[in-house]
Amino acid sequence: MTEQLEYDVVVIGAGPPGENVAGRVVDGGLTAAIVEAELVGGECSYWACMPSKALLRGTEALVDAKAVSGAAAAVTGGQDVAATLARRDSFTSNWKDDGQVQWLDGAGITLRRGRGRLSGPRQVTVEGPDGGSTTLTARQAVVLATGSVASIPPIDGLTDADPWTSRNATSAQQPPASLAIIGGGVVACEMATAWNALGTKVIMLVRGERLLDRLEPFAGEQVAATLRESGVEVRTGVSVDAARREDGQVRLTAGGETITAEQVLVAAGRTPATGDLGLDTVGLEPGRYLDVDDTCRVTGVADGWLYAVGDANGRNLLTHMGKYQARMCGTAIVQRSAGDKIDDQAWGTAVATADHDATPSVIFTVPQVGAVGRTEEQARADGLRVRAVTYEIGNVAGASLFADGYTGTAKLVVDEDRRTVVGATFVGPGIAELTHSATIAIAGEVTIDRLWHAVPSYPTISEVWLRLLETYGL
Ligand SMILES: Cc1cc2nc3c(=O)[nH]c(=O)nc-3n(C[C@H](O)[C@H](O)[C@H](O)COP(=O)(O)OP(=O)(O)OC[C@H]3O[C@@H](n4cnc5c(N)ncnc54)[C@H](O)[C@@H]3O)c2cc1C
Ligand SMILES: NC(=O)c1ccc[n+]([C@@H]2O[C@H](COP(=O)([O-])OP(=O)(O)OC[C@H]3O[C@@H](n4cnc5c(N)ncnc54)[C@H](O)[C@@H]3O)[C@@H](O)[C@H]2O)c1
Repeated sequence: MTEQLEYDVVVIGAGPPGENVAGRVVDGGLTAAIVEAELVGGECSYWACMPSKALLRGTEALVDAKAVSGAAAAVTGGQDVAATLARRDSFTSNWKDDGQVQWLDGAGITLRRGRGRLSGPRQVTVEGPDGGSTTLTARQAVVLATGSVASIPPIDGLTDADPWTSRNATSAQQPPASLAIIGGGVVACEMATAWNALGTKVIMLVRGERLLDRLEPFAGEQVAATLRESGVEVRTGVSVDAARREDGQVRLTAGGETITAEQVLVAAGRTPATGDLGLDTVGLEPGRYLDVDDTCRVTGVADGWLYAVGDANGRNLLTHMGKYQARMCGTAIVQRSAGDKIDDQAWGTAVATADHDATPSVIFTVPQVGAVGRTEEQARADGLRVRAVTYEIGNVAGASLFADGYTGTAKLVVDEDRRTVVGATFVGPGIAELTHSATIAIAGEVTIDRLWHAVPSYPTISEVWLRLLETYGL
């Protein structure tokens, strides 16, 4: 017999966006249940952001120390690999979710463990771990927050070769002797940096001509240069044709050449986890990113009760943007359920406008890469009349204090008609925290004439703002 329960809001998927939307609607006076098939906290907590950054942090700390004459003398050994992996394990709570379950309890959100699927309008059927099933009815809204999984390209023999995905690359209990990476995006660059520093021989097989090809070209160029200097073989313009696992090794063929490695990591983008969600029961096509409006309401569903946040809607595959969408979506659900008019103008309190114009990301490679808004090429393609300025960050006093021989580049893309910044990219050591200043400038639509009054402290790397504005002509 199927148990029947009713809540105001039912969320499928307890990654950070799912947790946040549930928290938001409960804060707004509604009841909420959240359905999770694996671990509360999602990919980010156990196989993505947290373990990957924990793997990378030691490498970065060592590189920074070695770049300061005097401090460098104290670096007399390499990384303690076992301690680095143990620290990584602690950041995933050893792949246990008790802490996050406690948070749900404290927030008054009901957790239903199991796989959830839509079984009709406003209905979610949960297949529990014990084989029993429960149907949850949502009085106000169902929110899909099921995330994404690694894409495996249709390369002959690849699936049978038991490749690593980002899950293995972030949770491995020892460094492989050698690792071939297919892809040149964010996961590929971060994981090449991490495992190379932990003693693995890494080769990157990149189909395109450069790394990080959605960012300003100098970002991928500077990351590739450091990877090569530190011993990673970076090959571009390479298409892998076939993969075979034999005698504990993977053999990849690419253009007639064979590459052998202990493991192959497939870092070729993501596929939405929407294939087995019962979307067909409400007239939607399974397996695609869910098309949503700026309140994250799924388009084309009668009565507007279905929402999607996070990776599942494909807008920006980033934890912080999924959480942002969750805050906006949660507000929209609360306001709509109260019959209130929602603040749905651009930059209103219930719309995810920053998804289009002000999305930041930080890539924790050596050097770090921080980017927000549009690249110059994207801005021009969007029809904006822009002028771009670049500045070598190493010329700033704060940067030269940060590291001997500091190299790095900053670029601003300025909308000439509105005199506002529409894009910013920083590449260099210690720039991660600088990225948010550009996010504020873009989301706030601050004119460059007013930015001229935003005085950076001396001697910080932020003084690059002053140099960029001077280069622009202020
Ligand atoms: C290696 C790696 C590193 C990354 N690093 C960063 C980073 O540093 N910063 C950053 O911002 N982003 C990073 N990302 C991206 C980030 O991990 C994702 O954007 C984020 O996890 C998306 O959250 P989500 O909740 O939408 O999806 P997920 O985190 O995938 O969560 C979805 C949840 O839904 C559950 N679920 C799915 N289907 C069902 C179902 N039918 N029933 C019940 N439960 C279900 C899953 O088990 C999962 O717990 C990284 C990604 C990768 C792969
Ligand atoms: N620090 C961070 O914020 C962070 C870190 C890791 C991941 N992420 C997020 O996770 C997402 C997924 O990362 P990703 O690196 O998997 O994707 P990506 O889109 O960044 O890169 C995919 C790479 O795979 C290549 N590729 C695609 N199809 C291929 C094929 N058939 N054969 C060979 N190469 C192919 C692409 O050319 C590209 O180089 C990112 O878009 C990012 O939003 C963020």
